Amino acid sequence: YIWPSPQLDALEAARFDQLGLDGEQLAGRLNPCDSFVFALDGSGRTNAADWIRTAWSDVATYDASAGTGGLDASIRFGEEQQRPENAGTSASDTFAVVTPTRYIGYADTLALMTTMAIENCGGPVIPFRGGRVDATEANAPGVPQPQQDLSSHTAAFARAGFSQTDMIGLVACGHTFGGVQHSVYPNIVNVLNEPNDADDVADFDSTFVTFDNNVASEYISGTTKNPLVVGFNDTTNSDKRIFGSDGNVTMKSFAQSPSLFASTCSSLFARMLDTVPSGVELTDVITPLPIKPAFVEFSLNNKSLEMAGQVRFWNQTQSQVGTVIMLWDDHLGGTGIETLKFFGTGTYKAGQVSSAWYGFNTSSPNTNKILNLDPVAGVERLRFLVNDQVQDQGGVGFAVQDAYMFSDTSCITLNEPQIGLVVGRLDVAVRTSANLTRLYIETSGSDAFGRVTVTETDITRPAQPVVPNPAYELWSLTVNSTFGFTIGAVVDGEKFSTTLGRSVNTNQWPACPGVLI
Ligand code: HEM
Repeated sequence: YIWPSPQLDALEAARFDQLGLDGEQLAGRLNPCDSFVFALDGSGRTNAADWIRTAWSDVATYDASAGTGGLDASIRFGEEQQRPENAGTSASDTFAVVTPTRYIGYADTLALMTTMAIENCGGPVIPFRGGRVDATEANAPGVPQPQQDLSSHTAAFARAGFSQTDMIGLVACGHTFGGVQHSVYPNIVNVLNEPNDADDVADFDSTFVTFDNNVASEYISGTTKNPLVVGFNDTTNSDKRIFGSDGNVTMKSFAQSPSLFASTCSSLFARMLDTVPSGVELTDVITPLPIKPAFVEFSLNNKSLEMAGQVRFWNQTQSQVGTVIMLWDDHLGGTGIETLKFFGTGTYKAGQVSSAWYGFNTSSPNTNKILNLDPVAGVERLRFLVNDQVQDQGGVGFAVQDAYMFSDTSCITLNEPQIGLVVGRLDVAVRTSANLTRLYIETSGSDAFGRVTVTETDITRPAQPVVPNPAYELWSLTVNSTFGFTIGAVVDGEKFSTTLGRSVNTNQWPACPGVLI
């Protein structure tokens, strides 16, 4: 895709900027793969397995003919979690740590965490798409249970759009992680009395923390301890019935070829995660942008314009990238230039892939700001010169928006810490030559289903705006309390939003002239 695109940029960052500099928080919950944040070490459980099972429990309600159910995060509702088919705490544990955002809701987070759990813990890369829509109510029941017979399982997978061979694959791919807990399924697993397994989890294979084909090779060689294959209660040996349902042809092929197992699981997991209610349109597969600006933000400092930002070079080390020169086209046909400074390293896939981040300024790395730009010239688009090559998205450049921006004249008019009240005057600089038809602040909240909502509060043009320089005028809005917000505008008929958000906070804003705080 062509940068910028707020939703795709956010999905791309969550997927590929996992740990290290500018790492998103999500991947940290899967690092290392045997971590389990809901109990002391040694419980025998892992977050990674929890996410994968939760995703399956969400998807398994899908009814292909009706187009209902599927991956829509309906499993976050207590009504679904309390059903016997979803026994245990996998779903409540996982959703306890999810904070949906404006661009990435519960369902995309579930799909993303599942993807990262599999990939980061030894599994194949899974093509990931975003754009799932969060359900507002529980779906109809339909998650297969171990005591059901083979024909019920085949029928349940068929209802969800998966053939018998898919069923064997999907169960094997899922059950290379985790196991069955005694406390949840005492009729399947006895007390184990193992020192490192406080939760008495009978694992599906000997390497239950990582993805590999041992679930198949141990099954075929007869050494498996999978509690759904060799459990003492044959009624609940559902993996045995499923794995053997084609005379072991599929499981033998998995046992013989780790790469066949990995590629089969990659495509089955992708299909599973992309199983969504009819009417939901997923994005294209998100691939990493080789060069990606981020956190680009303008502000007006009276007579001069300031541009903050960073740029990421995917799958490159600092020495491979070398010197980065940023060029920008201005509104007057001129070009600006600045040498950028290496800022740090971010990683993907539990550290297996690194990317190099450069900041927009050489002199103040913490703010990554270029100062003293001419506001009349402004900035239209960025290009990067790396190893003597111009990087500009095939000629279009990286478009930026300087039609409106935060003005550093914003200030606090009242601060009453005793009652937690802060009132401020937000000043937004508007470029007078821009075709800006609406200006507003965006504040985030949530609806009755926990989904993020964004409320827009208009900022109107004053009758006599302050004019700090020939290119901009100031529009103002009284804002209160210590909430954070972003600034939005409609420019040339298109909606834009700043990325960082400025909180009304005395640490960041000075007192207005004549105000004692
Ligand atoms: C007939 C189909 C299936 C049945 C009957 C079944 C049954 C079970 C049962 C009883 C557990 C134990 C849960 C616990 O103790 O908390 C479990 C765990 C698990 N299942 Fe399945 N499962 C099926 C299919 C799948 C599929 C298709 C996937 C993923 C693609 C999957 C992924 C997992 C994972 C990762 C765990 C481990 C959870 C953990 O250790 O926290 N299962 N399954």
